[in-house]
Amino acid sequence: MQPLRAWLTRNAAFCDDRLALERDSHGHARVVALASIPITTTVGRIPKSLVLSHRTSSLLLDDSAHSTLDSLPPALRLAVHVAHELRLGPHSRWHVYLASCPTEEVPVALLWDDGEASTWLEGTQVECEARRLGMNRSRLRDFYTSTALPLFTQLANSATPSFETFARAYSLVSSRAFQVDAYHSLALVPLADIFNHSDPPHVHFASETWVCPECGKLERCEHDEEGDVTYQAKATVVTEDDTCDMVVERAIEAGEEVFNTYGQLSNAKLLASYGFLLEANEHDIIEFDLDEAVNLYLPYATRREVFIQRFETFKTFDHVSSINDDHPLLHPSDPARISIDADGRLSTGLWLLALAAANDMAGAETHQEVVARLAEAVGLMASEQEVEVEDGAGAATRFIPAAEDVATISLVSQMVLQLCRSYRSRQHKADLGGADLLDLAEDTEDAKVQLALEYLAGERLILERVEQQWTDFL
Ligand SMILES: C[S@@+](CC[C@H](N)C(=O)[O-])C[C@H]1O[C@@H](n2cnc3c(N)ncnc32)[C@H](O)[C@@H]1O
Repeated sequence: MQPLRAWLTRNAAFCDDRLALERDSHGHARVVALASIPITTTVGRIPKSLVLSHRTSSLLLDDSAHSTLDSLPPALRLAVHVAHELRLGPHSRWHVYLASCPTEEVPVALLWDDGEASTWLEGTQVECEARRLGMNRSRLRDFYTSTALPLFTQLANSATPSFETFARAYSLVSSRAFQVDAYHSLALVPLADIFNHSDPPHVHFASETWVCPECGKLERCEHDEEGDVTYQAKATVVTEDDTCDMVVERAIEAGEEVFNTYGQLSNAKLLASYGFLLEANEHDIIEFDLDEAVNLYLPYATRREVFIQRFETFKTFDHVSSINDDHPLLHPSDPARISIDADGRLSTGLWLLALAAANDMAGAETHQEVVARLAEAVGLMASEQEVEVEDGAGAATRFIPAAEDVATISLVSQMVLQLCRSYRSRQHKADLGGADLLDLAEDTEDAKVQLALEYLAGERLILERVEQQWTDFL
């Protein structure tokens, strides 16, 4: 990493001497502290003129190419510029920096082809994430052929980047670009992108985003107009060299790896866009499609409209105080979301939907107090918690739910289990448990298949936990 360090210095970037830029045993770059560093220290400062963005790249565009690229999502637009710079090799201004980045395509699951690894991700949250982002390998190839290649051929005065180079460029953008400001938009930021991810992190990325979107100036410029929002925001900013900074937010000990955060991201998001997983990730979530869940429960419901109306009424009970952070089976969340969290707890919305179906089946009236009582009862039953109930002698007695509540909770359990089974049935080898998948992951040599198996094992372990918890109530 010495050439990169020298290149950063030559280009007026600052990197704290207490930081070592190094490679781990797999050759992956990381940052390690050589000495302790207190909070609020700025350990890295990169002039914005050094970032690689659609504004700074050497790809010269005519007006029509400009408008083609400007209408694209920022990641695709930046990938075109990065591919161009990669293709320039030593003639690129960023050659030393790009040479320090991974030389192979980063294994972001978004771009995996239809091989075994993708098969293991069928029906998972990674697939949902890829759909949400609207990208996959065949779309990227189509874009390359129909849009990027004609642009390169027409405009670049060197040979055009291959699809492999373009895919590598996209994987670099996906796994290491930052939202810099209103002018550069998404960009590669040398030095800032060497920090690996953890949550919580030691450092964060800081950049003044309120710059002129036309010329990038931090201070007032000819594009500002009195009264416009940008003008008002910029007027308070002291004029100085505009930089991207890495600022310490948690004290760093000597010898520690120094981490940034890429956000509060689930393993599905990390695998889709960054190509790695965390061993335990509290942000993991299994999200269900509301329509699918409703359709699954409909055979039990009287009429669709009645069932939906019941669910809508339940959703208005938005402050069911017994659903709180300490609840063992339910987690407080937006009632519109039908999901299960990393601890196997149902979202408020899933609980209410399953309860609405159970309620509908039993033809029962339900009020907010009943919903709250049932939520509390299910928590107490799960943790077999002893509650202080005044009996004759004033002693604590075991919680005993009312018989009708036990019957309703049993119906809710059926609904919950059915949703989990239906979700799982759409995945590859639905009969394999989390532990089986982890065994398979250990035995494979293929890095992508291993990642996919480990990811799927995580989802299965969550579902198994739910199944185990709710089977007890049947
Ligand atoms: C912004 S780069 C960080 C620098 C990177 N390690 C490198 O070699 O250039 C993001 C990439 O680093 C890796 N990475 C980041 N955080 C990680 C973590 N906690 N565990 C494993 N890999 C991680 C992933 O490959 C990810 O795509």
